[in-house]
Formats: sequence, structure tokens, C-alpha cells
Amino acid sequence: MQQLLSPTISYPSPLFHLTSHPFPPKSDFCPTHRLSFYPPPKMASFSGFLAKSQMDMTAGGGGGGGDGANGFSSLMDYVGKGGLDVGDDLLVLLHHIEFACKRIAALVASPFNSALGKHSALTGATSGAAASDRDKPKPLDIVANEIILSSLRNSGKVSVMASEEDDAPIWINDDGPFVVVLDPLDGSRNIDASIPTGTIFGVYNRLTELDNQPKEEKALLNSLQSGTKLVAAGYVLYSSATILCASFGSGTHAFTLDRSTGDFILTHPSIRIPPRGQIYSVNDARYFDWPEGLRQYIDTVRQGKGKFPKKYSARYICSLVADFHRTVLYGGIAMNPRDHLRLVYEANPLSYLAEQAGGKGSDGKSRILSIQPVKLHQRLPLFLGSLEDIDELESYGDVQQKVNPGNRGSVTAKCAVIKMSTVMGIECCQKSMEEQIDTDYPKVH
Ligand SMILES: O=P(O)(O)OC[C@H]1O[C@](O)(COP(=O)(O)O)[C@@H](O)[C@@H]1O
Repeated sequence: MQQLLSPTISYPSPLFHLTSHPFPPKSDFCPTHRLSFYPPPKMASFSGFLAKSQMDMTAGGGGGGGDGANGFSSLMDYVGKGGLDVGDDLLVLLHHIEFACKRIAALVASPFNSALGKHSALTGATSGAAASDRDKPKPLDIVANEIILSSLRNSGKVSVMASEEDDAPIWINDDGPFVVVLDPLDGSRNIDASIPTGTIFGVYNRLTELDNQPKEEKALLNSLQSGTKLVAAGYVLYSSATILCASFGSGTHAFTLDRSTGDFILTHPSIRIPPRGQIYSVNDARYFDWPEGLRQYIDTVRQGKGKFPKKYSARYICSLVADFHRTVLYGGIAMNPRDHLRLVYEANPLSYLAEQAGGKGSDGKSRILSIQPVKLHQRLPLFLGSLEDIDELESYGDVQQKVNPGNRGSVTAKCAVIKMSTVMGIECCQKSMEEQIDTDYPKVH
């Protein structure tokens, strides 16, 4: 993939000369002296005023909440010393993630996307979990993946990156304190219609007890940590606004990109998902594939006959980050009852954020964060959102879609993993076993 993005390829715009873009050099970043290349905004912008007014209204929640020189907090201020103080290592990592996501935000809004799609080096690649036509990575998936990988490398803080777009985790740096799992560009099938997309990430500590294991093995085991071990997680929504929402174990906070300054400004400190929403979010064209319990639940709440006596509304963007973001703010349930979404890259980070905001992440039966991943690209049903709504849904018992769970026409593919064993208390997978890989029906758009 590195080769795909080498400077020898002529991209349609300088925007796509990825490797020549000046990432912030790691030696330049010192949180205590960061003003040298990351100066605070000199003037309050419109979004800054909004942030300030929100913060005034919600003052007192969630620690940090720093009141910068202009009366509002940037992400770096909020999580740095004097704010949440997540520690210098995590601060540096976060800075590189936000940098990468700003570049992705520019890419998804670029007029040159369609030209990128025609670039032969970026089309036709299959990666991730033996992608079908529908799941096949889009050129922007590949580019976004590469942008983040470069940024994580430059941070010097990451030992291993496991991405939905790669078959196996990539070992980066023996000394990196963190493991990063991510979906670089979720919802990319919507990109041609300019529908919102997003990046999802989770951060774990490197398991130092595995340091002496072979690289391939420690990369895999570090990436298969249980969601309960997350030290941070977040998503970036690329929509009418670019919003970075993150948690470091003390609440969930969202920051909106101020395009005039390049700062992510705190706009939603200490978010609480309403315990009840009136929205269910699901692809209900699958109604006849659903189990009885799920049908009954949806039929009940849409008629206003559930425990919350109001008729629920349906909303479905088909872009997980966007559907989840709306759910975080308005409540309700964002769901995908078939085993389509990935535990490691999507379900765990988003469940962590949901729980940190007082909500819930479930597979319809169990708490997502308690499910031990046994393979990297493991898929499962996913229900995220309001605590009481998900409790009510689970009470119907039978809510996981078993018919056409992956809308699959199965193929047999070689995949790194399976065969369970336990190494240092971690359920893990060893390589080389034939596995049935889910593939979507071709071209269901
Ligand atoms: O086709 P369905 O079941 O509605 O699934 C849609 C979901 O798939 C996604 O597009 C993710 O799929 P990919 O991981 O294959 O990109 C989500 O953004 C969306 O919520």
C-alpha cells in the first residue's frame, strides 16, 4: 500500500501527494512548548463564540473545560495540563490523530475524489476481511488508511496499528506505548453522494508482557484486547461540520473543527446520552430477515406502545458514525442487527464512548465491552444508544438477525487467525486456518 501512494504516482491534485505533506515532525511536538507550531487562535471565531456560550451553560462538567485566552478551549488545551491532563504520550498521539483527521476531512470534501476513484493503483484492491464488491475498499479508504498510518508512525507513540482496511495489524515501533485500532473511513460507500462519513479509533496500552514474543504474534494479541482495556476512543464525523468526539475515561466530549483556525474547539463537554430517545435507526428494508423479537420491538415503539408512550421516529443515514453521533446527542438506538459491524474497530470504541456518556453498547444480549475479541475482523450485531431504550429492546430477547446475517454469499478465504489458545491470560488466535468469510450480496446499493 505504501507503494500505492509513492510520489511517483501522479495524483490529480497536489492534495493527493500524500507522502510529501509535512506531518508535524515528532521532535517538534512538546506539549509544554507547543505554541511554537500550534499557536492559540488570536480572535474568537463564530464557532468559538458558540463554544464559549455552551461551556458557560454547562460549566462544571467533566474536568478540563479550560477557558483559553479567548474564552474557549481547543482539544489540545482541554486534554493537556491544566485540563484533563491525559499525559504527554497520549497528548502527542491525539495531536497526530487530529492532524490526520483534518487531512481526511479535506479529502472527503475535495472536488478531486472522483478522479482519485479512477486511479488504477487505488482501485480493485482487496483487503480487510476478504472484501466483497460492496465491502471492497474505496480509493478514499485506502488513502485515509495511509494518512493515519503515516501520522501514527510520526507520532513515535504507537507500537501497533490494526486497521479495518488491513488484513493484519502493522507493527510500527517497539517502544510505542500505545496500540491503535481504527476504521479510517467508515461509511465510505456513501462518499460519492457526499453523505457523512467518519473515522473511528480506539487506543490501548501496549502489553509489555508480550514484548519478547515474535512481532506478528504480539501485534495480533495487542490488537485483540478487550474493550474494557481501552484507555481512549473517539470518532471524527465528516459532515456539515467536522466533529471529533472522544473519551479518555472521564466522560465523552466533542470538539468542532473551526476551519478558520484549524483548531478543534470544545463544543459539547461531558455529553450525556438521554436515557430515552424517540428514534430508532436501522435499515428496516431487512424487516423480513429480522427475528420475531426485533420486529415486535420496532412495531411496538413505532406505535407508541412501548415503555415510553410516544411514537418513535425512524432515522437511518447508513453511515455508522453519523447515525451514532445523532444518537449520542438526541438519544434512541442506532442499530445494525446483522453481524456486519466489527467488534475491534467499530463496536468497542463506540460502546466505550456510549458508556462514558451514560449510554449503552450491546450485541442484543451482552455488553459489547465484555466480549473478548477472538479474531481481528470479527463481526457482530450492534445496538448503541440510550440506556433505557436498549434495556427495553434486550427484554424482547430475540433481536439478533440470523437470516442473511452478513447478507452473505460465503466464500472460503485464507485469513490470519482462529484456533483459540490462551497466552498470558489473553484469549488469542493463531494463524492459518481456513475460515468462512462473510461477503455481502454483490452490489446491493
Ligand atoms: O447495509 P447495512 O446493514 O445497513 O449496513 C450499513 C452500515 O455499514 C457501514 O457502511 C459500515 O460498513 P463497512 O465497514 O463495510 O464500511 C456503516 O457505516 C453502516 O452503518
